[in-house]
Amino acid sequence: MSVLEEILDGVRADLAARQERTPLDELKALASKQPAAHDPLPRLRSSGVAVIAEVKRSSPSRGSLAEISDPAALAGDYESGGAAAISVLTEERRFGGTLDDLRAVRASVDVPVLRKDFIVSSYQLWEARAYGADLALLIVAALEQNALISLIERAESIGLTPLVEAHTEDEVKRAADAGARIIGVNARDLATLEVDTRTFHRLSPLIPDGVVRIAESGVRGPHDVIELGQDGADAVLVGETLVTGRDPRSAVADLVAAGAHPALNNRQ
Ligand SMILES: O=C(O)c1ccccc1NCC(=O)[C@H](O)[C@H](O)COP(=O)(O)O
Repeated sequence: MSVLEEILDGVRADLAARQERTPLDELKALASKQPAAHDPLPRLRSSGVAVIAEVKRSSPSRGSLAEISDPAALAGDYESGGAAAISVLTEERRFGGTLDDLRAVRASVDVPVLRKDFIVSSYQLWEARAYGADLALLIVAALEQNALISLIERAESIGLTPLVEAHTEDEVKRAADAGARIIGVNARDLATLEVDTRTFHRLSPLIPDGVVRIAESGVRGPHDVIELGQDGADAVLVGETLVTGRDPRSAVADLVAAGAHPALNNRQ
């Protein structure tokens, strides 16, 4: 069984338990009490390369990364460093995240918040909105095309902006065909968990004009941000580098400064 299949098995089991505890109508009622979702597109489309900073405790590739006892404080540091959005991993078994992390982060920042999880059901989109997310990740490799299309439509109908994640040429095409307005290229191979830093360079030209391009995984410092910007990235999504460093606020600020580098003025 692949790592993705293993993760999805656990996600489905945990989802079934939550559905047992909280009926969909209850979630919808909670979602209706949330302030309107932030639109992330203006920030992601503004000049330079924006930074999406991730709250990430652990991962299948690296194991435990950071304790993060106060995700709201970490997100606050990211925001004061200039992050354009915060990504919160809510998958519990392999990433150590929770929906409570999402709620705490939402309450502590004003920038858009992404629920980063393995979404296979519209129930999880309602959860995302009920706990305050503005964006939700949809992973092409985890979904049949019809499911991808219907989850994009459902996300948008409840006010969430979908970030559609691709790992291969074929997945970029599927994301674009499904109508994604934001496509993330994840450089981490889901079979080997290795990061190939040239993935964005290879796949970015396949993303249609007008679609926001996000480079995900393996961003280790300012130099990577400049390189990805030259390859057309509108934003980078960064986890490990920020949660394992000593000063998350200044680490984000360094990446944000790189994203505004003059070398990116003539990018594609
Ligand atoms: O991080 C992993 O090991 C991983 C394994 C399998 C599926 C997804 C995984 N990570 C989720 C992410 O996409 C990353 O957390 C995100 O892109 C940030 O990556 P990084 O900056 O390399 O921590």
